[in-house]
Amino acid sequence: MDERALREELAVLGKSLFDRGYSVGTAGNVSVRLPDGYLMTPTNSCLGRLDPARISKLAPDWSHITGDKPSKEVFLHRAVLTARPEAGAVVHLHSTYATAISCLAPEGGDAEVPPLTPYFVMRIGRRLPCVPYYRPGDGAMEPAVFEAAKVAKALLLANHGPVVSGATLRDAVYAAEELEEAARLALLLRNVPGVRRLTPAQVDDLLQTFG
Ligand SMILES: O=C(CO)COP(=O)(O)O
Ligand SMILES: [Zn+2]
Repeated sequence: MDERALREELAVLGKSLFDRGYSVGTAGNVSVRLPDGYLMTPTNSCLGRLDPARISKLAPDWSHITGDKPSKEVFLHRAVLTARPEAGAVVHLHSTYATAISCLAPEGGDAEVPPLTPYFVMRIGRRLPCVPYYRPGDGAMEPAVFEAAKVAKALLLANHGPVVSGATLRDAVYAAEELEEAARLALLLRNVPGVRRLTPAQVDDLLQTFG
């Protein structure tokens, strides 16, 4: 996909996320890797109303080249895209259920989202680290995010929200949606007796087949 098509797709997918309540107000931001740098949603922009022509463009060294001023979470996106060279895009949301889990998970540990359904395992994998709380946009989070992103496709920012990577922009969005649904199921079924999880063998099978 060329840059023009990716800009259009970013606006379409941003609106889709916003319209379904995965993002409210100006919450969340998205980055996409390009052959000559990165696209990034502008700071204080609403994911539901992105203008493709005004999306920020950053150079390979992450300096701002064109478009509106980029998201204050440039460090967050840089950490994930640097830790995961195979990732083509990163989606950060404040979606309700994943954010709720980010308020329960131990800072610096892994969040407890059990493998209940195949698509969570296929799109997110085995681990969901929770990076300690930092103020939004605080560059000091970068090393912790980098370490978490090295071991997992998705992570949580404590008391803030999810950060999800994918091979393409579409993959990252789909994975963010899947994480939100898994978080919702995890909370719905929390402390409910008799909940059946996927077995370790079923998880292995999914990761070997689709991972
Ligand atoms: O989600 C956000 C901060 O974490 C939104 O910030 P930006 O508007 O700067 O992208
Ligand atoms: Zn945020």
